[in-house]
Amino acid sequence: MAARIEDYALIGDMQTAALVSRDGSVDWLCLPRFDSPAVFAGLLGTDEHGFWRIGPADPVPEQPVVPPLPLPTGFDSTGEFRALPPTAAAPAQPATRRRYRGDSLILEQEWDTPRGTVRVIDFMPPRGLPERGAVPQMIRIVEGVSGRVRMRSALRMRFSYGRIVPWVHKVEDPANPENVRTVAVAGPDSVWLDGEAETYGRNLTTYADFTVQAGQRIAFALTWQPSHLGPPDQPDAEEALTATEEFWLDWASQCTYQGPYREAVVRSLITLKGLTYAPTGGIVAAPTTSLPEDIGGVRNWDYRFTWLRDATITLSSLLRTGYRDEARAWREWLLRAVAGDPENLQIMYGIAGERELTEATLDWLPGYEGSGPVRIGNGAAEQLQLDVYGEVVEALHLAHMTGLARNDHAFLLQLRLIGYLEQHWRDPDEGIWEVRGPRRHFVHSKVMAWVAVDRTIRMIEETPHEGPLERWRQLRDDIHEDVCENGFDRERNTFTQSYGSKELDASLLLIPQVGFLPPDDKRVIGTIEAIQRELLTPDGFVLRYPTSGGEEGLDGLPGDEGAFLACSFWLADDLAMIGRVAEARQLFEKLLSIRNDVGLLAEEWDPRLQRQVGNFPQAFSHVPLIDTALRLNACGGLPGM
Ligand SMILES: OC[C@H]1O[C@H](O[C@H]2O[C@H](CO)[C@@H](O)[C@H](O)[C@H]2O)[C@H](O)[C@@H](O)[C@@H]1O
Repeated sequence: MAARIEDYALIGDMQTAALVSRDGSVDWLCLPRFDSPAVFAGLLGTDEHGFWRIGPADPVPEQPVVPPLPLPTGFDSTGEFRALPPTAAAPAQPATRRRYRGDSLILEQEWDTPRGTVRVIDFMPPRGLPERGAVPQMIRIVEGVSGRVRMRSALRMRFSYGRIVPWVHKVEDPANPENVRTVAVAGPDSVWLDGEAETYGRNLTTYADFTVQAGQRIAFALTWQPSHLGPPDQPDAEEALTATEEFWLDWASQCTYQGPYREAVVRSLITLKGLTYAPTGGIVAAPTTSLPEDIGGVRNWDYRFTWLRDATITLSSLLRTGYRDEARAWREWLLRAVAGDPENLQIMYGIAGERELTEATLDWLPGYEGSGPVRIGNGAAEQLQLDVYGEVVEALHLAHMTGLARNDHAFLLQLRLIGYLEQHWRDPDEGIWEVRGPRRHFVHSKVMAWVAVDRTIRMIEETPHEGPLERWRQLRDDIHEDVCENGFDRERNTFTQSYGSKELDASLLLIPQVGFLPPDDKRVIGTIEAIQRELLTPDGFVLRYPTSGGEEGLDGLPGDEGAFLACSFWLADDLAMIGRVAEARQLFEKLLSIRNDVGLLAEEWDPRLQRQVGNFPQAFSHVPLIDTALRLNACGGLPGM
């Protein structure tokens, strides 16, 4: 069974990413891209669906034991293996401690065992670094910290999301017969294992049993290569580690935020960078598919794509923290992806701008803790979500205002998006939450249509750009009036989820943040208070909207879900904006406290189970974390005040 979601840490090379659990098992890795089929899919099934675990071979007691334990069967008195060990996978034992190595995406996990302490360093060298190859590699260096520790590596590659058992064989290097490589081949893929320990196969699994002593380092590397090509170069693990560390430390040092939450902000930025597909500038919403929003339920989606919404807010956070290259790359990605008629704008694309994201289910995978179906592709790509127009225009406006060089294609795109909105803003849509029920007149969608028009007007007013100002000022007023007339419940003094509905929706918290109404407007305060009354979980986090348990709810799905972390950050923002800064800080710090021990957040938090749920790690959670930290900084005061 896979670990709890918060027991995973992310490593990646900005083209794909892996999840490594606290017990040293890599349970998720898609090769060669984020959206490629997984070679390790144990996360969504069992060990049978692929994993690579490296950890101590002996039981690790919870408390360090001072006298050495008797040697288990199979070892001689020096601690070396004297016979082939049993063919079970390495025992799954949680590391005693783990952390990222400074401001990097290099993971270090340590086990204190009765015979010594061992560290496993996991990372993926960014592709394209000087002298690094262009193919994906995962490197695992086992380092003896003290004593002598027996270790086991158990590697079970299953291509095509756990369905295909590859053909595994050994290849001798003709120039050096001592150098034996293990290769797994199936269809278009080959994965090569290089290691400084001898491997053997049992039960369709590749094992290595070895002992590591203080000061010794034993490296393993997994390299993907198209199967029709010859063997890939063997990586130099130590060189790759140095280059990878330099890359991340240099990148993180460019962050301009210096406030009290710097550790959380930098970790979030590194995570967002890790979710960026470097060759194109596209950003995935998360590197996983089908981690459930409701454990055991059907709310399981594939997030390995670039949503215009998620990516534009990511871009804004990067711009506000000094990362202009990423912002520039993303703007280029956007212009390429949406090229064509705005009538055909999609709300999400593949990481290189692909449009076909057809949804399918993988019947052979039981799903995370039995949460099926496991989906690949995403049907929401076909939806109409009017808010996306506002988010894209807002991001282009911010890019321009923060000094990103003028791009006339970007402004042309903006004009065409407004042209589309002029014709369609009155249409019902699926909204920010991508509901699978009937289309509605979502208040948030109309507000964001207003944002698109407002920012374009401002751009024309403030910079040497041209457009039909008078007509668009009228359009802006019309949308505003329509929302205030049809989307506001006077009796309850709150905006509502959609026109004519009595339901609330946490996306309404964005009304003051986007400037639709000022924070001190009574309707804004009424809405914040109504959301606090009706959408808070017992531990003070925010639900997106009410769900209805077993029944099919307004989103067209049965089941409930956790608190949506982005919405919880938005509440903290609103509280700060209306002057309730101490409450805002308290909520923000509570949100920080539910990050996992290496600073990562999934999409949601289950208040009943007190655990993270949904895809992981999620850009849509880390972006608002950064934004709220910046806002609290702007509000002044010391943390905790
Ligand atoms: O809850 C139903 C929908 O859930 C997913 O969408 C959510 O994630 C998106 C990516 O982060 C985000 O942009 C959106 O606002 C969220 O509601 C899923 O991708 C949809 O297919 C699904 O209908």
